[in-house]
Amino acid sequence: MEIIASAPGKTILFGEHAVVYGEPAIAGAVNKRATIRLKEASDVSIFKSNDLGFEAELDTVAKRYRLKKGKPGIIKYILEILHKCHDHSPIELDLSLDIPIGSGLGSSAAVTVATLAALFKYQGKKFNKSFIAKKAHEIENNVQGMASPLDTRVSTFGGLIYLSKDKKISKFDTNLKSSFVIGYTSKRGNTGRMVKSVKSLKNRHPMVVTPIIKTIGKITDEAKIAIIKKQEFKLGELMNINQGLLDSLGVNTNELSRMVYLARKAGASGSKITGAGGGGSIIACCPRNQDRVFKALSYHDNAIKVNFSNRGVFVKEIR
Ligand SMILES: Nc1ncnc2c1ncn2[C@@H]1O[C@H](COP(=O)(O)OP(=O)(O)OP(=O)(O)O)[C@@H](O)[C@H]1O
Ligand SMILES: C[C@@](O)(CCO)CC(=O)[O-]
Ligand SMILES: [Mg+2]
Repeated sequence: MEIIASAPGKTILFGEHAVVYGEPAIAGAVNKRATIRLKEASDVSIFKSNDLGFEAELDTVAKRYRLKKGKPGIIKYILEILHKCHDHSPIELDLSLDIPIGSGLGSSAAVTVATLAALFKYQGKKFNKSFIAKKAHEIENNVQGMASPLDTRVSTFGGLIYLSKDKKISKFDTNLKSSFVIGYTSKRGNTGRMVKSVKSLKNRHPMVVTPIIKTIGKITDEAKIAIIKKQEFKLGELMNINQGLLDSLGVNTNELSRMVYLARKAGASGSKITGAGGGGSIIACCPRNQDRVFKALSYHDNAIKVNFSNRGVFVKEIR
């Protein structure tokens, strides 16, 4: 018996970093996914991924792995899951990933959500999406030190969502007329590290940074209305204001800034960092000229035309 589970990556339109301090956020699942194939193994647990070029044997009791090929990294999320949620009987996990890692597109959340869904199904456990989202958030929190529930919820439930201050999610109509383009360089970000750097900036300058975070929350609430009323120009302007505040939190880089201005020059109505920053990606709102912005961003970097995906995590069994 083999289990296949798949979960989408995400892009954040508004509210990254501020969401860690309880502010609202708007994010959508994208048509890029992590897929886990899971089956019984004969001897030791194995984790491999052709897409990432790695293979490791896992000792889930000692929370250690022996790397046979490739680079570690995302393996921390898998190890934490096996340590917390599995009885240590040997299994083989195979990861396919078409989400670029460390690009702000939620690869860690998608891998975490897909692995949990596959494992629970394998164990014959009764579970629903709320349970997966809750567990996945715990795992990201443990591995990264600090994480909001945003990435893991979007990956679990799919769609374009608003996460409120009291952590409730509501889905927007995904037939948002605006089209978006994501641009990312090969320079990777590390979410855990960026979240910690914002925290230490906030600790050093609480009176300055706290209002910035609250203002990002206000921008998100304005953006919610703009999305519902399909006010694309206003949405773009709000993205630009949000970008200025993300820059002030120290998560911008030369490359991200270059892409942000390139997208605006090519006609985007707004553009900003998406995800944790410090490397990673930007998102541009392009109501009328998606192709032009896509072409401009693809010239030196990588670009994706974003389609929001209504499909969250799903799991199936193959006999
Ligand atoms: N080539 C690689 N192979 C395996 N793991 C990697 C590789 N490169 C980076 N990693 C690890 O993958 C993880 C990526 O998680 P991270 O949360 O930083 O990025 P993300 O989920 O893609 O973006 P975001 O959280 O901003 O949306 C990190 O733990 C990093 O160490
Ligand atoms: C930077 C951050 O807000 C989004 C990362 O995709 C961190 C989090 O929400 O856990
Ligand atoms: Mg992540």
